[in-house]
Amino acid sequence: MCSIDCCSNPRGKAGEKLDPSNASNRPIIPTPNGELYPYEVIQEIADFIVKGSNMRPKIGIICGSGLGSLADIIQDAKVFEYEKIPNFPVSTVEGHAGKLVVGNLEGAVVMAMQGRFHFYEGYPLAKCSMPVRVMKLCGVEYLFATNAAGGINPKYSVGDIMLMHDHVNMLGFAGNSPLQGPNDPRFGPRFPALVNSYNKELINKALEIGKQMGIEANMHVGVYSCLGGPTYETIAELKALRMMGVDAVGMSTVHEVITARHCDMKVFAFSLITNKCATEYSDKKDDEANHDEVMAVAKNRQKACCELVARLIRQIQASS
Ligand SMILES: O=P(O)(O)O[C@H]1O[C@H](CO)[C@@H](O)[C@H]1O
Ligand SMILES: Nc1nc2[nH]cnc2c(=O)[nH]1
Repeated sequence: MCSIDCCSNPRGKAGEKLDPSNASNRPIIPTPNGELYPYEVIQEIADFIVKGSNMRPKIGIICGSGLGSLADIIQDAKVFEYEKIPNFPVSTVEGHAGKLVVGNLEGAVVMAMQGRFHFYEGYPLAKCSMPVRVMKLCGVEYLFATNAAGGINPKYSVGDIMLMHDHVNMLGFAGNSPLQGPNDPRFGPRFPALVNSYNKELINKALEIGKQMGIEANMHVGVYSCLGGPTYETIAELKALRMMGVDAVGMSTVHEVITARHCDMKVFAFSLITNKCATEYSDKKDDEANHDEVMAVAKNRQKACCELVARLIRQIQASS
């Protein structure tokens, strides 16, 4: 906990006067479960990226576990390492490189996070999804969020792609939200609605693209749920999720989507099914999920995921 000294003078040594008009000298506001980044701090990060890249992105991409290659197809890229971006968290998970890549993809300026932040890393949800607000203030209109997930729907196979059309927010059920704490209306309303969060037009375009790519049999539209992790689920939990209508489960994305919808971004999200979740008891070792398998499947399917994203961006560009 901070002392009175530190609160009255958050970044400097005791007694030292800091210029409060400089946003980086302002304190990060502590909330019951997290840290809230003031608008001015987010603006400062966005300015750093826009000025540093000399580009104003329209599409933001969050690369899921092992899906960092989505950012490798970006041309004329300006790469920012997370630790060099002021007030940015750092990635701690394997398969999340910790780089922000800004550049051109299919005629659009995009910014891609090669590495996202998860609740289980110890980051509060507001911090996990803070980069989405940075994207917004950089000028981003569309969020493309991708993830690696376990397939609960028995019809799903490893390597399939599930386009998200809804979610069940388990962390929200437990009283946690990236929007917890004072609301800044410059981002969005106090009580945002979440029906229609996943843009139907983009889902339909992606399904059409899936047909053109010949992968329609491996593409689904379904419901994702985020748990806190880092443990994978028990059989009883997976049974419960299935009863709730969940098709795929992971440890991310939902709080990013909530933050994006709060500030009125259009959202497209998909899960790469990296493992099948067992919903019956057995002694089989292969029923146990593991991160190496998740990464290996993501690596195998990265080409299809990149193509889907690239083609969808091309269509957005063509119709704008
Ligand atoms: O959601 P992404 O970041 O793709 O990663 C998923 O894969 C990891 C577990 O293997 C967890 O971090 C889970 O959330
Ligand atoms: N929670 C969860 N996250 C995952 N990420 C990849 N596979 C899984 C899974 O089975 N469960």
